[in-house]
Amino acid sequence: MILRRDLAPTIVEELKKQGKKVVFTNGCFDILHVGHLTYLNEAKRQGDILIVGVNSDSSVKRLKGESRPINNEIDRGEMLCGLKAVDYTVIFHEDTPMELIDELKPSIHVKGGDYKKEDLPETKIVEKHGGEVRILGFVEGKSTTNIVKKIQG
Ligand SMILES: Nc1ncnc2c1ncn2[C@@H]1O[C@H](COP(=O)(O)OP(=O)(O)OP(=O)(O)O)[C@@H](O)[C@H]1O
Ligand SMILES: O=P(O)(O)O[C@@H]1O[C@H]([C@H](O)CO)[C@@H](O)[C@H](O)[C@@H]1O
Repeated sequence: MILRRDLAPTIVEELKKQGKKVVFTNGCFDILHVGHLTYLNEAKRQGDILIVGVNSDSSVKRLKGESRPINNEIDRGEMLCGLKAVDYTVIFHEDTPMELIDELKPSIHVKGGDYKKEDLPETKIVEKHGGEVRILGFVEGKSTTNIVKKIQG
């Protein structure tokens, strides 16, 4: 289910009150691939509930260029919700997930092995709320960009 941004903090608070460990991650997830799947499965194993912040179409354009995204924000959010590992998605419009993390206060924030904890601007926000940042594995050679290149020939 794609959560409304304004309702998401209350839902997360309620889950935490129920004793659930809430894991958060974020990204563009434009064309889903096996790297995303492996990563989201590993993310879910870090806790009980997995929430994925999905970059809005305008923020993907700013981050990845005018020709992106291929799939719009609702489609990307819904596709992720169809995965077994994902409990909820939330669309965010900013260039970083810092504000959303400040609102949701997850117990664990994860990114794939293409990131370093010390380079993430959101690390300080996660830790301010007593949360932990974990960098997970990386499936080599798998990316949306590679799929786009292959289709273009
Ligand atoms: N091959 C992979 N293995 C593990 N994790 C991945 C992989 N590719 C992406 N991720 C993770 O998935 C999340 C979303 O990444 P993103 O949608 O930017 O993937 P991408 O395929 O690299 O995209 P693009 O090619 O458009 O830059 C990020 O947190 C990233 O760390
Ligand atoms: O799909 P991507 O490119 O992994 O997602 C981006 O991740 C950035 C990362 O969390 C460092 O801040 C984030 O800032 C950006 O908004 C995309 O979600």
